[in-house]
Amino acid sequence: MSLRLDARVTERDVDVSLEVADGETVAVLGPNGAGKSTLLAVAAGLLRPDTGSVVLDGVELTGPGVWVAPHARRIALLAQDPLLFPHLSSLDNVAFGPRSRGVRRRPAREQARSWLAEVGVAELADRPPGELSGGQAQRVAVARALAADPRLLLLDEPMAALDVAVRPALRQSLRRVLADRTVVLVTHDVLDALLLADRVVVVDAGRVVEAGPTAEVLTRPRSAFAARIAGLNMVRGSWHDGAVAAPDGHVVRGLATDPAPVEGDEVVAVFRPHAVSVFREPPGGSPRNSIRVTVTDLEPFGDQVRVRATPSDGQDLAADVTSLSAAELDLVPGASVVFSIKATEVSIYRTRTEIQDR
Ligand SMILES: Nc1ncnc2c1ncn2[C@@H]1O[C@H](COP(=O)(O)OP(=O)(O)OP(=O)(O)O)[C@@H](O)[C@H]1O
Repeated sequence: MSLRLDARVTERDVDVSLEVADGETVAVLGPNGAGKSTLLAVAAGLLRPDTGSVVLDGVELTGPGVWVAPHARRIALLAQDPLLFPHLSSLDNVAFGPRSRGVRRRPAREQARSWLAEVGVAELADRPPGELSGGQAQRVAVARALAADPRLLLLDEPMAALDVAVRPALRQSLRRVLADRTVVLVTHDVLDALLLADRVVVVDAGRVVEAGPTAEVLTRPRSAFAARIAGLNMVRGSWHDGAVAAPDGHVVRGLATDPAPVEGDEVVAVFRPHAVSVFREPPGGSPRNSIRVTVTDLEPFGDQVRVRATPSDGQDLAADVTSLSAAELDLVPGASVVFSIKATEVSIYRTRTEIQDR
């Protein structure tokens, strides 16, 4: 189902347009109060814009003289708070959607069981929400949203309330279940955008300030907000001998996330510019990743300098160093230096297509 949304909400100074193609996941990033939740509320039919329209699969749901009630839209909105029915078991929470669509009790429960298994919590079927952890409750909420067979899934920071330790596991589950669905995902975490979204839209002060393919926006951000949170380094390659082998021969080691890659998988190593140290010569005897690069650009910010550089295969990288060390290392465009990154600072993921193909 494709979505076309165009909304002006004067009271909130929000004026945004958004298009999501059939089967596409679009991540919406932006600072607090930017208008991200407002956008979701307009799509879900919880808020009527002053002017604008919401068109799902070619059918107008919101528009001049048109208003389809939220429950009749077949759009699921999943917020930070899972909002499960406290008096129902996990299974019955999930079966609620199919039941209210007229599915009989037994098949509804069977469907619910398979959705719980899909998000990895089959064993929690009989528990009431009061006996679930935050991460478990959020998984049940995802299962409930999917069991309702929504035409469009809206996720509002689904991982914000969770402990950072449980986010990677839920992210992996989402990665599986979001593939091929039409999804709008509001998030503050660039890793969510990178791993879950095909495209990114950046909203600031009620306006769309940047939009494009995820990898492009996160590696070459044009808006101030995207530049602040993104600038992630990505080294693409294939999984070989427990490390990422880049096309030009350098090897990056790091922490591979679940599900672990197998030999020959297309993978990407991700690390923040802050995690990169810069040397003139490779540091001896340390278990770090070392990549020989040529400095292309220096960009001061605060008391730091973002050093942009290219390895021989052209996948641009960035390092954040203090102005003092930039001066000590005599960094200038054209200088040949070594970017060094501890393996513990590197996350390795299979690329999206690889996941979807399985
Ligand atoms: N219920 C409301 N009534 C009036 N104004 C609101 C309401 N909710 C939000 N706003 C205002 O609308 C603007 C956009 O807010 P919105 O909640 O959409 O931003 P957001 O990007 O989701 O922010 P956050 O990341 O903090 O959740 C803000 O100026 C906010 O103060």
